[in-house]
Amino acid sequence: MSVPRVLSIAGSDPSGGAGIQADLKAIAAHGGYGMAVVTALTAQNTQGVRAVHAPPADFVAQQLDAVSDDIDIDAVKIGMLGGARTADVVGVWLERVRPPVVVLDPVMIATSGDRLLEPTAEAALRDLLSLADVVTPNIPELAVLTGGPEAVTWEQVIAQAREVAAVHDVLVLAKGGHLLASDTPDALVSAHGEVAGVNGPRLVATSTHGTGCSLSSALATLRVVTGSWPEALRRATTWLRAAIARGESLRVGSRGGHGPVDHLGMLWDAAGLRARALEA
Ligand SMILES: Nc1ncnc2c1ncn2[C@@H]1O[C@H](COP(=O)(O)OP(=O)(O)O)[C@@H](O)[C@H]1O
Ligand SMILES: Cc1ncc(COP(=O)(O)OP(=O)(O)O)c(N)n1
Repeated sequence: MSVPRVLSIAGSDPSGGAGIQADLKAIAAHGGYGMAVVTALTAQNTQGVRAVHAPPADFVAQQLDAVSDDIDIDAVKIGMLGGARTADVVGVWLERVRPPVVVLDPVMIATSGDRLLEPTAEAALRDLLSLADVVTPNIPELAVLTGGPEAVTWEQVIAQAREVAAVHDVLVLAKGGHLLASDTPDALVSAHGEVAGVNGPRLVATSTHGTGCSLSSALATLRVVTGSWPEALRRATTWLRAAIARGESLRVGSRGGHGPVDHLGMLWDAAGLRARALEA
């Protein structure tokens, strides 16, 4: 089995829990070779986003070409795009390069409430949806994409996901992370209904910064590994739950923020390496 070559097109989170930093760790956790085209620099930590600095869209295009002119890409994960020009550039590149697997996380607003997409870029982001295989909006993002109210029940989430799937001819990963419920369902949804679903009890955890980034990157990598969307979803969510559960052990975000998940700890433990590395 060859190593999946997975490109993240996303923003940087210097605190390491979300954006390209989370993507590269999630890709590595599933045996992939991670690459990153940076769309924006954020100044953020586990408590919120302080500032955003975006390179010119032409420079994003240069990064994309530098990678695809040289390397065969097995899968792409798209996250924070920031502005309309960058979204357009990514769309043109996707149409030309046609990577075999494309997962689009339509990042708009961080859980902290800070905007990660200019309001004027929503139309450009919508234009990208049909170029993806799977889109992974959270509940507030589903509301923006459908123009409806934020779903409060899982049935409403599925109905909005079906609407997006039908309009843009794409699979939608409906996510229950933002529901006020004791469980956290996720389901892959087409215009005709549910294709695959998973569920589990909601973990009592503060380490949920970057869960959407990590899930979408794991999903893209595992789709290459397994050749199946339902199997990729099952494995990605099982891994994410374990990574959330052990996030607090990182001691990041303990000053009142939402800490990151522990992307790679299970691998280190399985290999008996973390204890040895800490002892050395
Ligand atoms: N407290 C939790 N316990 C278990 N899974 C969670 C929890 N919070 C989020 N998740 C999972 O993290 C993933 C991302 O979900 P969500 O929070 O809806 O998206 P986003 O991070 O994009 O806002 C989903 O698989 C969701 O089920
Ligand atoms: C640079 C960057 N990209 C995306 C996000 C949002 O991360 P996400 O996993 O969707 O969720 P939260 O971290 O907001 O819970 C981000 N914060 N920064």
